[in-house]
Amino acid sequence: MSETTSTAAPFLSVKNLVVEYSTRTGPYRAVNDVSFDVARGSTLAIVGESGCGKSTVAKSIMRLLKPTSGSIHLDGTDLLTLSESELRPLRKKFQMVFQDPYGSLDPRQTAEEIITEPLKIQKMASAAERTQEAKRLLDRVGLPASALYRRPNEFSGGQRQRIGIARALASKPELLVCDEATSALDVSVQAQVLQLLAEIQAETGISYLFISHNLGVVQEISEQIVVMRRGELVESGPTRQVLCSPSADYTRSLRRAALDPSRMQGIKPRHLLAGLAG
Ligand SMILES: Nc1ncnc2c1ncn2[C@@H]1O[C@H](COP(=O)(O)OP(=O)(O)OP(=O)(O)O)[C@@H](O)[C@H]1O
Repeated sequence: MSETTSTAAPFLSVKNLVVEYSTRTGPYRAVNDVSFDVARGSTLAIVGESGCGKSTVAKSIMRLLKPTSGSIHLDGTDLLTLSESELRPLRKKFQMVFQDPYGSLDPRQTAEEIITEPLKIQKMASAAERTQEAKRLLDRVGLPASALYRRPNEFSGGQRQRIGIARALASKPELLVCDEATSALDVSVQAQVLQLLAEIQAETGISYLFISHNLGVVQEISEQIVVMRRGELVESGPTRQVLCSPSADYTRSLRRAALDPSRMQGIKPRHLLAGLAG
């Protein structure tokens, strides 16, 4: 933590973010003037229908694309003003877990190579120390040490996602951006991974930006929520408040859709109904 940063200051602060993609028909504004803060050690969720710009916000924070305008402060530093070389030492502070645990892991690498890669890139620790750390991380995400030498195709989807989480945690990040990180998993495996993320947050004080289209998941994991539609922020605030008494029609329609039994994949009805009853 920077000594000048007060604990009350948001760890992540996104202000007036605008992202335009260049397309054959001209610029396409995928994110339009979106602002939100994530407090240190807390979880903010971004929800909204497919194509509303959630992943574009995530990629902007990770600097996987260059926003058109706005600012993204991480622990007081505007990431958008930094050059690649200035950004490199900060990269270990923020990591991402992707939706597809298979596609995001190199099939040729062993779990050990996958997990220790960020440490190698950052030149953190010796080879022996990196192996020790890989074992510790595997244990932390509930996998045996024998998993070190196995490749992604030898694991189940849930196990692969645990490896993705172990890799993301290797550089001891202070922010984890989870883009639909549990969406591809069975309901029970999804619950285990959410539990794991919650435990890690309680232990380390890490902040999460959690992107999901699943209101049940979001309600379980986040304290704050941002609802997006067509690139714009529709509504934001404490998760329970926004989901229990939404002020926007759009949030109400998302909520209705989540309560539609035919669309309740992955949602625990008991939780959702209890939370939305008010
Ligand atoms: N590289 C690109 N070039 C042009 N348009 C893009 C590009 N990437 C995304 N878009 C468009 O920008 C909009 C926002 O996309 P984005 O992937 O951020 O949405 P999303 O909310 O994450 O959707 P999903 O939940 O389906 O992943 C969509 O209309 C999408 O088609």
